[in-house]
Amino acid sequence: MDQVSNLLAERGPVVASVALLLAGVFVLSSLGLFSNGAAKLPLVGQEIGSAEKRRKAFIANARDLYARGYKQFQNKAWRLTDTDGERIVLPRHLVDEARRIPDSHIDINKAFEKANEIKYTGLGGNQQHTDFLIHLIRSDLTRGLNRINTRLSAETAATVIRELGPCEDWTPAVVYSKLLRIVAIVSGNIFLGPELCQQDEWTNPAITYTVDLFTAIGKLKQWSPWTRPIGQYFIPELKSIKQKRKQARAWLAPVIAERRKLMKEGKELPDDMLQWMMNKSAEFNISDDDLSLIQLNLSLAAIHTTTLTTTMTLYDLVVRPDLVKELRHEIKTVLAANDNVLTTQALFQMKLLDSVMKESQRLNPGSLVRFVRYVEKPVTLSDGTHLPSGSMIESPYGSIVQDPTLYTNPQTFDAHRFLNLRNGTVPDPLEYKNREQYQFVTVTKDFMHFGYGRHACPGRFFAANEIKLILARILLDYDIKMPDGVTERYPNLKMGLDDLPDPTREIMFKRAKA
Ligand code: HEM
Repeated sequence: MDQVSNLLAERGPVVASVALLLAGVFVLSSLGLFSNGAAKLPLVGQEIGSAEKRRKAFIANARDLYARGYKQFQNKAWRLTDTDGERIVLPRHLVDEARRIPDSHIDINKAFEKANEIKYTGLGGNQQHTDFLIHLIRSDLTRGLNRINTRLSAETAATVIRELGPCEDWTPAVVYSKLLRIVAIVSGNIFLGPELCQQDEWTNPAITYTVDLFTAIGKLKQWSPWTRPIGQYFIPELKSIKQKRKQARAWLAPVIAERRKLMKEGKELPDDMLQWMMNKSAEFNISDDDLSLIQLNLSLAAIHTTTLTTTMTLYDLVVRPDLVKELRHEIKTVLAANDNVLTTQALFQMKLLDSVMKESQRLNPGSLVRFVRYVEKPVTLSDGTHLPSGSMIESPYGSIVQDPTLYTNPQTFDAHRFLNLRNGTVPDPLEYKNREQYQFVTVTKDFMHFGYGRHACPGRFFAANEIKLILARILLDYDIKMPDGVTERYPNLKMGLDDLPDPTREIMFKRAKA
């Protein structure tokens, strides 16, 4: 456990790179790609000077550049220079158009692979694996949520108490590292089953694999592209991620062999992601050896993103004791109406909690951009905007959710904002036909925290359930407060695209009286 805390303390800024995961893809060198059509688009920050100066300005204050571009060119595309080159920033209506264009032209995976330095990290590059994972998340995990929720709920209840401890008096805890373990174990119950999810031989590598991977990518990016073939030898994390893949294979191989035996003998089979994968692996032409890698990729996509979202919501809650009271009341009322079981239906009824989580996402974007895509083949959009092949496009998500014409008083944390919009008790600036679009899991061109279009996060339904379960359990079982003398919410870490909760901060926990 402390191992994870130390790791986070040492590498806090690296954990911040998880924001790039939230953005769906990562930075990509696009120097030299704008000699064609895109050069006609206005370049925000041109007055700063050379590309190098603009790059530095981006690292120091990307938020201002996006805010400026967003204000100046609301309905038009524009460009800016980021850490690696230039990007085309699209307004909401053009993102809506771009999401309908086939993957053969506007591609998420290609961007992912290039930006993840696939050549050195080995991350990505296997479309078959990605398609398989997405299929399983959609057809087995999400569709199975009703069935697995009771189990998830029981695992959450036990894990929260075990990981946060007795806390007979006020006890400080680093929220992010506590939640990382809780999320890894609770998700692990469904990914690998109730026994394996408790084993540190899996949870520790599953957690640190992501950290090492992003550390390696971050370090590689500091080397210029042509020196990276040498730079790779100075990055120990590249070795460590390879070792972790090997360890994962070795650790899971006997489990898979045992399960194959059970399958042959026609015995009762576990009900978890590993088993669903094994049931369908032949159909998707996936070898047993690859399953461990796919499990690691699942942890990569699921654990840190879910932990960050839960952390930032807790940071927002701990400074609002009245809201905590109101939420407890909601949770207890819903529990009482559902025979004390947090079923999917019960979680759906926690509409204030849903609203609080979404409002927390709105004010803590993680990354300032979403819908980051690589243009594989040139595209011209309806207003004449030309997207040359090889360019990167994105949506200025962080600016959209701060737009006062879309969100009233956008600077204010309004816990009831999305609840009121859903209930129709306040005017809806976006005039949605269906007010349920204000739910936490819904993606729209106005709220892309989980991305947008056909590649929007398939795991968001599972994540929403898990976050609600964890927060509900924490609020029922513990009182929370800020450490003595701290009154303000912990500020986010902001650098370049990152706008994330600080993973090193403590809050105080005390076991609540029954
Ligand atoms: C609060 C937690 C999470 C957040 C904020 C989040 C966010 C995102 C975002 C922004 C994307 C990119 C979408 C786009 O560019 O349009 C994405 C993709 C993805 N997410 Fe999540 N995610 C979360 C949890 C999960 C979980 C729990 C899983 C697995 C169970 C998961 C699996 C995936 C996968 C497989 C993709 C790739 C989809 C594709 O390429 O089509 N995510 N996620």
